[in-house]
Amino acid sequence: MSLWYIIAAIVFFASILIAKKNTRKTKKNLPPGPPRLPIIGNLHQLGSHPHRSMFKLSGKYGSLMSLKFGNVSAVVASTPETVKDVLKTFDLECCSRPYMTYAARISYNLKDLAFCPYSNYWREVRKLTVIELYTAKRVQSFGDIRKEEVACFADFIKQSASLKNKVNLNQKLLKLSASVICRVGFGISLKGSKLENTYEEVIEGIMEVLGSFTAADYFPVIGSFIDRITGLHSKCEKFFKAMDRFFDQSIKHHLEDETIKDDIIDLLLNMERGEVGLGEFQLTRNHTKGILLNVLIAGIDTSGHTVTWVMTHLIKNPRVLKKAQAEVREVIKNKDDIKEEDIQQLEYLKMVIKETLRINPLVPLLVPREASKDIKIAGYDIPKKTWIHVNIWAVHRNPNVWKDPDAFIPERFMDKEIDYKGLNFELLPFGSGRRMCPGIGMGMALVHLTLINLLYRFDWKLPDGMKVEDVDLEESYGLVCPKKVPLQLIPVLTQWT
Ligand code: HEM
Repeated sequence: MSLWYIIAAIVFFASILIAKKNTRKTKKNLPPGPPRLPIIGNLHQLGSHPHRSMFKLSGKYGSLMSLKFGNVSAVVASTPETVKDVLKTFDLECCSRPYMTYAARISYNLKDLAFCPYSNYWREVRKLTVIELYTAKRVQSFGDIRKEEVACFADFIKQSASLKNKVNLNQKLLKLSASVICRVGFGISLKGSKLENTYEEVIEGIMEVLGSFTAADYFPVIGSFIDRITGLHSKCEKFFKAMDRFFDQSIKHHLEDETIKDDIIDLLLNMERGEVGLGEFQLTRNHTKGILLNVLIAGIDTSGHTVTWVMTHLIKNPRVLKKAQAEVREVIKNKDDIKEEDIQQLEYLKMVIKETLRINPLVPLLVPREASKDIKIAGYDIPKKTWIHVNIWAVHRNPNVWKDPDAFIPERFMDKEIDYKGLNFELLPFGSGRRMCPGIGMGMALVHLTLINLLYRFDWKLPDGMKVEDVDLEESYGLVCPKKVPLQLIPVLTQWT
């Protein structure tokens, strides 16, 4: 009997020791973070503009901060140093994407580039689209389309100027981006397409769904029920179906017209037929549509909004507007043919664009990432599967990095080598590393050409009764943050119109 007592005692103490050891093993040194509420964690602290709320919280809890959203553990990087750790030092370990319910639905179950986790498939699609769509040579080859569409847009502005009508720049610039992307990416004209009258609602709607609070991501089982009650689920289905009809239309157009060669859809259809390979993958129609999704939404919802933000800052800062216009008019002189290459000589306009991308980065938290293994950043443990948010908005407003960070001062870039191409961790409107925006060349080509035309050909004034102080800088929030209240300006004819 006494032997049984001894064995029981040994088992008892051994299990205490093992339990202690395991606790030591699992006790992680997580980054500090604000206290959490039961079940929802820190969700109540996100507010309507999560990048701003996270910026405030990081002031208290540090440049690498832990948050909990329902079931999801997240960290937020908010300074150039911690952001560099995530996007450069640990880029490989941090470049996957978490599973996001509605991003998965919209991307035909993650068959796209932007929401697909880091994998062989992602690498193949990135390689393919970079070569076929995003190289400098390709971007240049679309130059005529951009020129035609910008000329058409400038004609509309001219008519409005003759009639002294105000122009809703948010709306018109979005239409310009949509017209260019339809032709460049889909080989069809926006006019007459399935999205002709709905592109604004569909694109903005998809971005809203992607940037919304998604209960399904944070609360397993009950979350999808909550999304059905809030209407998020049906909103997503509605916009997904509209977008899907547009993809069907442009694919049908390609299948019917055999003269269309050498564009991205033609290539993807060849891959579906097995005539060309994509590594080990056999493409299906859903792969084709998933890959096209990013071209549609990332292409349309970015360049136009960037130009709107530039024009907003210019109209609020008459001194800067005057200086930028003087430079553009001096460089272009009386050339009727405005070329994209002219931007090379427009040093001040380049600074104005950088300053706008600093103050209003369109994607303030980038696209969420996920740690693919346990890592240690800045001495803290980041366990596998943690969501990683990169708050570039916080970096761009950091007073230790930028003097007077809330003020619009393009001259701050004078004699500085800082650019937005992913090498300077204090300015990252396109991200950096493996997941950096591949459409930067295509997007900025349109931004430059549009701005040169707007500033060279027209003067701009506010509608009667409106003062410079009345122009607000409020952002709407989704995955991208465009100006919330549309910018309405009156174009004025000039000798250069
Ligand atoms: C001014 C214009 C644009 C801005 C500010 C912008 C910004 C961004 C940002 C911040 C990201 C996320 C990077 C990350 O998660 O680290 C991104 C990703 C992406 N962008 Fe852009 N973008 C612009 C234009 C475009 C255009 C015109 C296209 C295509 C036609 C495009 C296609 C993409 C794609 C496919 C991704 C996902 C890349 C990946 O996850 O591998 N973007 N963009």
